[in-house]
Amino acid sequence: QTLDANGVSLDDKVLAIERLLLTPGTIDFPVTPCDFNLNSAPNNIAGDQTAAQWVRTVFHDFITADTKAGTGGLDASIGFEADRDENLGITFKGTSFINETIIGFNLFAEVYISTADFIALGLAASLNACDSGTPLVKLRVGRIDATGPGPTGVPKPQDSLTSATDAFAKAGFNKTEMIQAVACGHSIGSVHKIDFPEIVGNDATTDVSPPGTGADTFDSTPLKFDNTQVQEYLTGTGKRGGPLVTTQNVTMQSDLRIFKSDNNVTVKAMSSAASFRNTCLTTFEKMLNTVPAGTTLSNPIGPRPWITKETHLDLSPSGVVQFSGNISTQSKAAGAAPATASYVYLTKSGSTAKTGKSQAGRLQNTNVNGVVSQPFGKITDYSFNDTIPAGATSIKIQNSYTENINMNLFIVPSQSFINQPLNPDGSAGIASYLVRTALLTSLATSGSSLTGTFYFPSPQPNSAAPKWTRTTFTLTKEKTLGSYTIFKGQVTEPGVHATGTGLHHIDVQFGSVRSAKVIASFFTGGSFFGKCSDFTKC
Ligand code: HEM
Repeated sequence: QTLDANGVSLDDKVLAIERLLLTPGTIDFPVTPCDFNLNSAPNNIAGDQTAAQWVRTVFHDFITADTKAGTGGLDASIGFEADRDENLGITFKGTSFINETIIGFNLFAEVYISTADFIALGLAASLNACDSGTPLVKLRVGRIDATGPGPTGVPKPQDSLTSATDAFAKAGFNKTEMIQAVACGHSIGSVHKIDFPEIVGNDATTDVSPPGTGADTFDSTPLKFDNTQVQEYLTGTGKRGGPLVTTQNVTMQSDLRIFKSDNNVTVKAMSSAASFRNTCLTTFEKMLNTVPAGTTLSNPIGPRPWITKETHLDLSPSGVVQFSGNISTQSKAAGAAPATASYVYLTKSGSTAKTGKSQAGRLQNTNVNGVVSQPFGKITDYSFNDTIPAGATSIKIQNSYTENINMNLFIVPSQSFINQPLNPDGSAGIASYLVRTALLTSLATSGSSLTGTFYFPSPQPNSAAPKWTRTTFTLTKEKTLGSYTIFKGQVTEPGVHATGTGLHHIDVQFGSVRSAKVIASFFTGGSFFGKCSDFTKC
């Protein structure tokens, strides 16, 4: 497969997202339950709902696409556009809902997942949290982040029907699809008085104390992704379609103008629970797939019945190669989990080099923020740890999932170290890494050195999204061990990382041979490598 500038293939990107989806308490955490509020807005701001913000962010990013020109779409350009009037939304702590959204994604940032892919994933996770019966929206990955702002053009509630229709048409959505998109989006969340005082309050459906800070919901079930808004609009019951229908400020009645623009034919066709859900899954999928020309997206993500959650090679002090990690399965796709997972190590020609069995499976705790989050049923993880024979090039798990193994060149975690001094305020300072790598001696030419790359989420001006930067370093020969030559090098993080941190990775290259990437750090503080405060002694 083609690799991007960070040496990452589409398969790697798919796997990274499957790993998050199958690890309860990661990407589902900020949106579970559906009313969860990751950033705890102060009490005087009502209706701050992370799931609704994540869904809305998709609209505000994709809608400025020009599909004929092949520009824009879901490309995280929204990160540079947070302060625009057309992107008005809850703002507190001096930051907009868009920055809050991106900083939430940054908690899980890693070089495999672009911010644009996170925006798409955020919608999938939100729908799952707000309707546990929804199948995963068809989620493809491979979006590429913009490096600056895109054009303006997000429709505002005061814009005319023609202007909104034109914006959607430019982004590839006809009038019917526009109506569907609005009805689907306005199933959860609310309009906030703090942003839209000219809308909320003048039909006085909701207002909280202190006055002027209320949130007026689109329907009676703002915490459920469902057909209630459409039904209440059509029957004139409950919230009657919400504030963008009922506000006495006629200019601001954008949902009303849009819904009735085809005599309600489209919304009527979405009024049953099943037709609403099916229509919305298709509409959201189209939004997510609106990407700049030249972007290659993966096939839709399963997630697959069996994957690995983490794997790594290592070398024992006596030079024996070890391979270990975690296997994961989910009951929705794979059914009942076996007591142990079986696998084979294969050679390049496909013959079996060794068979193996994992440790006993461990049922994962799917309790997230006090509620059970089980979009994929029960998740069982199995750890494994083997010595593996020379010549193994892949592992095949449960006859279903295959992962490549590069025994020619790999980072040796048990002989690599991190030194992370503390800042005067006690927070983690800039980390340095001492990296040892094993290269098969039969491949090492005399005097050869290796190039290491450290992948780092740098802050970038005017966007909360990280810019992945690469710092290279040289590893030189240290010693031989078994059939391997050990190379050693050091790298220091190039500065303070983007807000939210995430995972940092390191890999090494020898000519065209590239090692697997190894996780160098895990959030702030903890580490995959051993700790060592004086590299001259480790
Ligand atoms: C003409 C098109 C649209 C207009 C004029 C519009 C307008 C608005 C306005 C004024 C708000 C209130 C924001 C706030 O007070 O924080 C809002 C909220 C929202 N919109 Fe739209 N919208 C449109 C289309 C869409 C679409 C296509 C989606 C689909 C993703 C969507 C999803 C949402 C969501 C989920 C919220 C709730 C946000 C929250 O509770 O924080 N909107 N919209």
